[in-house]
Amino acid sequence: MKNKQQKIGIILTNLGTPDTATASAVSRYLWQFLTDPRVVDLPRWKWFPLLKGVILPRRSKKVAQKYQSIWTEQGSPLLEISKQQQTKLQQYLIQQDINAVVELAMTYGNPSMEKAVQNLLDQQVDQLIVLPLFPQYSSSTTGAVLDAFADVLKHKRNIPSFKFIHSYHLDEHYINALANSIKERMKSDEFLVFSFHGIPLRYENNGDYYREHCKQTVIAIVDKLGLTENQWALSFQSRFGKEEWIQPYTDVLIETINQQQAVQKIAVICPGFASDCLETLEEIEVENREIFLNNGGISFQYIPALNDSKDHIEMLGRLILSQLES
Ligand SMILES: C=CC1=C(C)c2cc3[nH]c(cc4nc(cc5[nH]c(cc1n2)c(C)c5CCC(=O)O)C(CCC(=O)O)=C4C)c(C)c3C=C
Ligand SMILES: [Fe+2]
Ligand SMILES: [Fe+2]
Repeated sequence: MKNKQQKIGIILTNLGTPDTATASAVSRYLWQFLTDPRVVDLPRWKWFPLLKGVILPRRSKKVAQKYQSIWTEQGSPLLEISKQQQTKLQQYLIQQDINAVVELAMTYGNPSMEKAVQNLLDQQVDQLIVLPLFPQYSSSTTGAVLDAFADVLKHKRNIPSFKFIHSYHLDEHYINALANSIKERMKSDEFLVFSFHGIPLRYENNGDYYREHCKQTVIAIVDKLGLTENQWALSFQSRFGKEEWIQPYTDVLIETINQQQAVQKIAVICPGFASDCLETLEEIEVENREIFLNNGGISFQYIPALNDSKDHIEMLGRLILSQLES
């Protein structure tokens, strides 16, 4: 391996999560998250007072209750799973004889990007590789990771050489890992829903090609599994605010699919989430399950995120190795 002697610093980056499942911690987290113009691009003078005065006081309490329902002894599932991914990716790279240190960073909240970069610079790495755990590019996620990384480097005299992994929506090992997970779990009489986090339609109209990446991921999986058109659907979840988001909406699809297509058994997978989190464990597994069962559905299965599975860690490891070869 060409870079074997070099010391590589890897920044595994996820979105972020509150420190505790309380209204005040959720409010702190949402403030940082929702004041990022990559996430909400409304004029600051209009958005900030609305967010602070109206949205956060109401939403933080409601969302804290949702977090409480998924919280574990170790804390937020997203953080706990991300830490396991970090540890296992580190072990994988050691096994491959790569001199690498893996740090975990969140775009919002803790552990911070600043700390991750500083830890790696303190260890005198020769090169940084930033790996956002967002397979499909979106300006609201991947773009925000690049901003957070650049914000830290802005204050450094010595900027190391770095690589930024833009997306991996068609990576063959990613597609295989998802296809294998579906094959293991999906029953022959189930209809498969691929649900991705949504974005405002306006962002797509302004050039965010996220939906295209989601479609390409789904087509690659469906081809691999040999599913026919009437066996699956693609939809978008987690709307926020009043404006239109990209459609079809997952909750609407799940509410009407039995009536429209006589589908009574579904499996739902969320390929855009590298780790299970509030959006999968609560919104899909609890809320959407209830919607389906209240609308004539008979059975509902959620297929978990790839999380810290062997397939996923190997896939992430190979993605890093491919960066070292190029
Ligand atoms: C305008 C608001 C939002 C955009 C755009 C958005 C895009 C987006 N988000 C994810 C991944 C995750 N989002 C999560 C939670 C979450 N997302 C929003 C808003 C937007 N997301 C909010 C307000 C929240 C917090 C919960 C709530 O208040 O409803 C999470 C889960 C975090 C956790 O702690 O578990 C993830 C992951 C993607 C992939 C994406 C665009 C492609
Ligand atoms: Fe989100
Ligand atoms: Fe949600």
